[in-house]
Amino acid sequence: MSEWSPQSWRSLPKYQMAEWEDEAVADKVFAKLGKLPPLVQAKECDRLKSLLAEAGRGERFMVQGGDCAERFLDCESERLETQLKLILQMGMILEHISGKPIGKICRVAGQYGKPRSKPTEVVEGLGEIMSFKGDNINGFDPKDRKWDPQRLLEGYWHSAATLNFLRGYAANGDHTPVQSIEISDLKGSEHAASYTADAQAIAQKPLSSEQLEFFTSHEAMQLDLEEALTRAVGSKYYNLSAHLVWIGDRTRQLDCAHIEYFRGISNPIGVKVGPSMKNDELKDLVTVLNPKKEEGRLMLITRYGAGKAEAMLPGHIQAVKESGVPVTWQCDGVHGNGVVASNKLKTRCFDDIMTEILEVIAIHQRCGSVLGGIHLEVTGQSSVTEVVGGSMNITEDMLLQNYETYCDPRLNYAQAIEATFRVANEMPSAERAAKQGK
Ligand SMILES: O=C[C@H](O)[C@H](O)COP(=O)(O)O
Ligand SMILES: C=C(OP(=O)(O)O)C(=O)O
Ligand SMILES: [Mn+2]
Repeated sequence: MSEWSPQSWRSLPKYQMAEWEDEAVADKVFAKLGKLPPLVQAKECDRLKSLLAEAGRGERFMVQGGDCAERFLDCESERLETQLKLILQMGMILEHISGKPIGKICRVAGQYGKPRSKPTEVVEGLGEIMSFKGDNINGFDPKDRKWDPQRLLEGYWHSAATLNFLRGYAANGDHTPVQSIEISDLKGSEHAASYTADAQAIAQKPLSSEQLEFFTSHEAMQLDLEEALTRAVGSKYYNLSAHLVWIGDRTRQLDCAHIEYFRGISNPIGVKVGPSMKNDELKDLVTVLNPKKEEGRLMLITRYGAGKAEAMLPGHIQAVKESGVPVTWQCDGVHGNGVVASNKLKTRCFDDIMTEILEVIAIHQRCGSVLGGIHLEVTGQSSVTEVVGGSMNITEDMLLQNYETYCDPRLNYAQAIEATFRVANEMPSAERAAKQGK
């Protein structure tokens, strides 16, 4: 394999990346980004790697979640606090019920670039326009779809402000709201009584500093940006714009730019694994991305769709076993379950998300491998109506009430809490089995 450098991806075929019309402006932006201070520390990335290693061995469980596309306009204290509160509470529920320590990874402080199925879309009155690619690349307003490199700097400032606020809140904020898990919207659930009892029990336990610990992540899609935020630390290179970065399902082609960039950074990394992944391809991929067979280095995030895991996952587990490469398996229950509602809005059905996660838990158990975490698109906002179903019983005609997302639909607060309770109660756990005398 040829020598790696933070730029070596440049000579390879690349997918999904924006290109900059005005090269002089782009050059200035990258020169500035290259000098700005890192957003995270290498030691923090190493710590996350050690937590992921534990999750890979079944000693810990990871929850990764947040917006599909973070929006610059949501960078305000109430919203950010609410978002972190939800992810921390998901961790607290999983820990309380399963008895396992939980690691939390937020899709936050940089989740501003989106891969799209189609480069353009047709908008009434405007004709064919560029698709929205995330606040880092263009604006959501149809009149603002030109790719603009200046937005990458805006993305850096928003990431820095977000991270500064969230770190301060976790360290020294008022954590009373974190301890109070709100379940009033889940009254319709047959399990409401047990959710109430669990929420009360959680509220009575003091919060530990580990329960308040979180890590950041985003899809590293726009590689010129990621290169500019890559730094040498000792003899290694880290992408210091987030603790974990992942490769999307649309950019994981072997011998292409994204794999080349990712193979050389020392962060823990994720790769989305969708239904088009071939077993042999996966074997090669894990070998290229984790040649030293380091535990916690590589998280495989499967996202097949409800009812599809049975045909795919056992083969993928077998391929990884044959490679001898340690991985941490995570189930993304959302990205294989997108549907278009009759009013043309993108949505997902709560039951499909649950079905996929429960199928995947069962398959890992049967195949003797370990599911190390879940991955969900969620918002801490209670009033959001983007995903149908759940005990709140959001129906298709309610979607327009508060459909905020700029990209994929997210579980709202109550739906996310309910999904977490359901997963927690299905997780294989020696501690829980012992408590229940099983
Ligand atoms: O978040 C994931 C992708 O960017 C998203 O699912 C793509 O959506 P699209 O099919 O509307 O382009
Ligand atoms: C783009 C995403 O997912 P995937 O690559 O799995 O489609 C995402 O996580 O928002
Ligand atoms: Mn998404």
